[in-house]
Amino acid sequence: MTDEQPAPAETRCGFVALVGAPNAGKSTLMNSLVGTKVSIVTHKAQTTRSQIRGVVTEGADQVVFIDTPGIFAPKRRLDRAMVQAAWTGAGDADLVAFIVDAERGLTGEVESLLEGLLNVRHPKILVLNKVDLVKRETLLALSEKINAHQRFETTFMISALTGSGVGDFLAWCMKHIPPGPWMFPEDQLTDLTLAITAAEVTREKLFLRIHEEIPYNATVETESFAVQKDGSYKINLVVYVTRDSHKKIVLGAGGQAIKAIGAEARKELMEIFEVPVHLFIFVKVRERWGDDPERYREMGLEYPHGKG
Ligand SMILES: Nc1nc2c(ncn2[C@@H]2O[C@H](COP(=O)(O)OP(=O)(O)OP(=O)(O)O)[C@@H](O)[C@H]2O)c(=O)[nH]1
Repeated sequence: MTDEQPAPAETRCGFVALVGAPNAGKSTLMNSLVGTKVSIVTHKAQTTRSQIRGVVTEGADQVVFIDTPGIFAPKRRLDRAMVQAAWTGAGDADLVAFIVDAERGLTGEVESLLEGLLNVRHPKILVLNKVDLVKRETLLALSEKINAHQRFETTFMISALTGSGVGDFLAWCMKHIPPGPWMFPEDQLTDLTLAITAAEVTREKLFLRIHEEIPYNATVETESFAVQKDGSYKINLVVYVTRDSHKKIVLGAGGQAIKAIGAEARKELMEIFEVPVHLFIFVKVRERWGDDPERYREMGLEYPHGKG
């Protein structure tokens, strides 16, 4: 990620962390900024588990957006690790964009996040999202209330979904990042490795198809990723579930569910990678993976020590 390439003179480069409550729309915003599917989006909360970066390079400026997991009151170990990763993302960034679901407004969750944000020293930007669902007066009142709580450099009212206001937000970020060499080559959109992308896309399909609590307790890992002689990718993935009964549901009768998940994931991965993809998915039972430090490392998360 540090291989610099000749860049225009007087370049700028900076990190902008996108933080907010689960479902605020951070992943949707990231995808809209980068213009492609970097981060997975579902209607269920907490789909972003570790930090995902999206890179936008325009002229001499390069902004690296960090999509952090939604911050919420953590209970399980995994939840604590996700929250930790989110605040770490905010601490590492040059700018912190606080994304608020304007339709939900000032919830208890948002209030406790605002308290946490008080400790963040970097310049902060307030981003009220989902304006397509909210009346202007409601937006203005919400903006006023949040700005009264602490100092934000500026406030944007956007719809990550329709793209309204996203360009202005990007332009502001571009203007306010520090001078410095680029961190990524001009044409690179994300530092997610291909293997992680394969696992993330498959996990999204699992989330969308299995309408039970299982996906929250499941993890997808790429076991091997090989570029074949003909240029196609051969990818072996493992879905880890915590119970045998969950495995049966993920497989479906006669393997129908996992086949459908695999077909959807493969189709999308071929669009992303632009090469033929051979995808093999195995479902394995591993009890209590949420307490296994090794799984955290593979997801790019720190294992939270302390009581589980
Ligand atoms: N109407 C509307 N819906 C939006 C907008 N932005 C996001 N959404 C929807 O809100 C839901 C959550 O969006 P995500 O982008 O996954 O939210 P997130 O903040 O990344 O969520 P976590 O990964 O759980 O932290 C999805 O169903 C999106 O389609 C918006 O501007 N307008």
